[in-house]
Amino acid sequence: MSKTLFDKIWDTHVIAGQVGEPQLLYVDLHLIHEVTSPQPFDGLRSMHRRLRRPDLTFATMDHNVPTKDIFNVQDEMSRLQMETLERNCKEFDVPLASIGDDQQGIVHVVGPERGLTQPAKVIVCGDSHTATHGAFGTIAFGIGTSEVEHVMATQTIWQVKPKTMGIKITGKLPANTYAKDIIMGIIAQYGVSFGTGYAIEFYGEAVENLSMEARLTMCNMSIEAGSKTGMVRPDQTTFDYIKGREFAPKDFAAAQKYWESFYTDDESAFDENLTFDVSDLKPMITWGTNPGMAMAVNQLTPAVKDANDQAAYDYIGLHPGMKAEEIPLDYLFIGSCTNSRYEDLEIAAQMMKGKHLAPNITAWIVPGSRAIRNKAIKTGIAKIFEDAGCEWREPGCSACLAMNPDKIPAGMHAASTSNRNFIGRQGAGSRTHLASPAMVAAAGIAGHFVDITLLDTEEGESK
Ligand SMILES: CC(C)[C@H](C(=O)O)[C@@H](O)C(=O)O
Ligand code: SF4
Repeated sequence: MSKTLFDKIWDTHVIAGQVGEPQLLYVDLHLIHEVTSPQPFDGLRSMHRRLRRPDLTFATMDHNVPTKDIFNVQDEMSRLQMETLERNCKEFDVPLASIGDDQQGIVHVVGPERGLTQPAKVIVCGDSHTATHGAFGTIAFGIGTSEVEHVMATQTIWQVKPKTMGIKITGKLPANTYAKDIIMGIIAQYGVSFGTGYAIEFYGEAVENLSMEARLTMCNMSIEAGSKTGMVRPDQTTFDYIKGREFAPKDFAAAQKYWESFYTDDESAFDENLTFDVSDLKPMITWGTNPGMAMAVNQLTPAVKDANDQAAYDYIGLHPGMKAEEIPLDYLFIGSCTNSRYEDLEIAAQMMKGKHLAPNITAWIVPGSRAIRNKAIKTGIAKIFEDAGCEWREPGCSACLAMNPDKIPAGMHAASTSNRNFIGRQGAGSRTHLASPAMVAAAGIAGHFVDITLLDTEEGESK
């Protein structure tokens, strides 16, 4: 019987149990951050347990980090969570990238960056965007707080095997469209819950041509389609990315040989199959309050279909029949585990080079890690942003969820490269419009969304 990439990795990790029932899986890597770890650590302490594999556990601080003045944590709850992580990591011997450290950053950015994320692993984290790591051909999913404690104590987790879904992505991406537009386009077409109960594998010509950064963006938003896991078959792009990184395998050739044995035998192995063609893909933006409420930049905001649409329009202050350029914008946020990697910043900077933000726009550029920040300073990208009038920040989750001082004020509209446009997500009353880094950067210059596929890149002017 043919098997999927997911099946093959799953099978190499099952310790106990039968398909259809909870099965005990071995966990290769447990990533933790300050928000979902305090209770599990308390649990270990109260049961007088040790953390079983501190060497397979990595911690970073991200959600609460103030990105303007990183050591000045004003909020009591934020400070408590961060100090608690610091103390717990010391007590349980877990390596921690603390605030200001060279390895610090958003958990889903630093895992790949350090070479911890590798093909054929099972990776978990108390965070729903753990799906991001699946870009390496790994089973990666978010877990709840009690599960975090279970993994800490045993390095294993009970899971019921999900069904598998293959999404074949065909065609050639048009200029100025990106992985963000692909995943937003898929969610706009199929909805925010079509992936529930499935592990998704993205494959096909268009996926093979994507960089690791782009694959990470796509897998990151699998959870916005309802799937806990999104993955891509590991290939040469994957191996080249890992090679030479801090935690890359010492015997790389042997590791690569092993990784190469993980792929989906044929399409019939999937429980469900979908296709998505990108040949005519347009840049996507959201108009509503979930990632499925999205439209192509050249479309009009849609008619009201149901009460949810009406509630979304009421909250966001738009109405049907509006052009993308008519959506008012006040802020722009380039950051988050979806789109804060070096390549994302480079693309955004290209849009802003030699230009200045429109007067109505406040812009926050928040690199996903200190390594990215340092690189961008070195290569001059940071300077492009600063010259354009953007605020160039320290690494963290920032305005993606506003668990820190980076909050979009009530009633204000933000063009954002993050993954969730839920009510209040970027601050109470904030209004979020998701898009790719290139779209968000171009909107900053124009003062409103523009169709960047119509831009003359030489001139930077609209045709
Ligand atoms: C705080 C954390 C648990 C949460 C998540 O699970 O994803 C956050 O990262 C988010 O993006 O909403
Ligand atoms: S950047 Fe946003 S989505 Fe990613 S882990 Fe942080 S809060 Fe969650």
